[in-house]
Amino acid sequence: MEETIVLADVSKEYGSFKAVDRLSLSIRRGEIFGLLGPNGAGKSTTILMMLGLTEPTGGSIRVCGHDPRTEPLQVKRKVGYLPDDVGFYDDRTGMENLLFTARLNGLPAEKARERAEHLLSQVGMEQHAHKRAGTYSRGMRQRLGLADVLMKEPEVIILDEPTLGLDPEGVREFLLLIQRLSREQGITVLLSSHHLHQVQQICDRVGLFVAGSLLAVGTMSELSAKLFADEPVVIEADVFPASDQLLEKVGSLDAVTHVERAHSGELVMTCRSNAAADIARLVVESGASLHRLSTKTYGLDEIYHRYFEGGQKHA
Ligand SMILES: Nc1ncnc2c1ncn2[C@@H]1O[C@H](COP(=O)(O)OP(=O)(O)OP(=O)(O)O)[C@@H](O)[C@H]1O
Repeated sequence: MEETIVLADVSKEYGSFKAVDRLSLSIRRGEIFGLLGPNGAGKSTTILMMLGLTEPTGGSIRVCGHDPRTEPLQVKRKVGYLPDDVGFYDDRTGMENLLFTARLNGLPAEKARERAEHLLSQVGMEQHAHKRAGTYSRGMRQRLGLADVLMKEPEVIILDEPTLGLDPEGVREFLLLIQRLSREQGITVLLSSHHLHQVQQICDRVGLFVAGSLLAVGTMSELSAKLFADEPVVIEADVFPASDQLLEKVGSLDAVTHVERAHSGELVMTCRSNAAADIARLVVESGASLHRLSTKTYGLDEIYHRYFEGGQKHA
């Protein structure tokens, strides 16, 4: 598949401090990619380098086939950038702000109005089109910001913390809007966030970015598998009767490192690998009935806790 954004070994040093450390990353055309990391991870610095607004101290970047360092204008033409706080002319209406952007991009007046009207309706702002931007709520500003970056029909949209300051329903609506527009128009989307829970709803892939380095990249299930590959598998079984003899047999399986009875009476087995089939067979062979058997898988909450709430850089 065609790649729209390619970073190879990109670094950004401020004196002896490495804000971005040898970052390599490829984002495919039409993909929605989430750059996730806690505050200070280097997300904004990476975005600014992609836009040609700050220079990397090492490595190379291609955005839509152009090098932002040497061809910033070509990149600017194809990339729409929505910063975390969009600046509008507050004394002008939403429509006037869009028309102003259109003029900057050299769009003929009639075409500009047509497109602005279409986009205002696409982002659900047609009713507020003629109100002053200064009266808009945070969510409305974000919608207008999205319409604004779409005015130049970009191939790529880059959004820095787009959900900052929105309420939960506003976050959901805004992210679904981005997803819809990306799917309908084949736009590549890169969004940075420190909200894993929000972003995973719409991202095809995410990259976990901590202290200037990318820890892992993939779909949520790939990340979960990668990041927890070395974790023990925990299997719970609701068995009757759970005799001592059965416990002993289960404990003697090679893969099982520990067996205990939980307060609820269920058996909880810690295993080196997924021994669910062997455990089920032993239970049935022993003449007991197996009411439930489940394998604990690591998901979003564990990833979130480990990388974003817990000690940031994972050993
Ligand atoms: N101009 C600068 N001079 C020195 N250090 C800088 C400069 N710009 C950024 N940094 C440092 O680089 C690191 C990465 O900053 P960056 O803004 O890219 O992080 P971020 O992941 O976007 O975080 P946030 O979500 O807080 O914006 C931070 O430690 C920051 O203090």
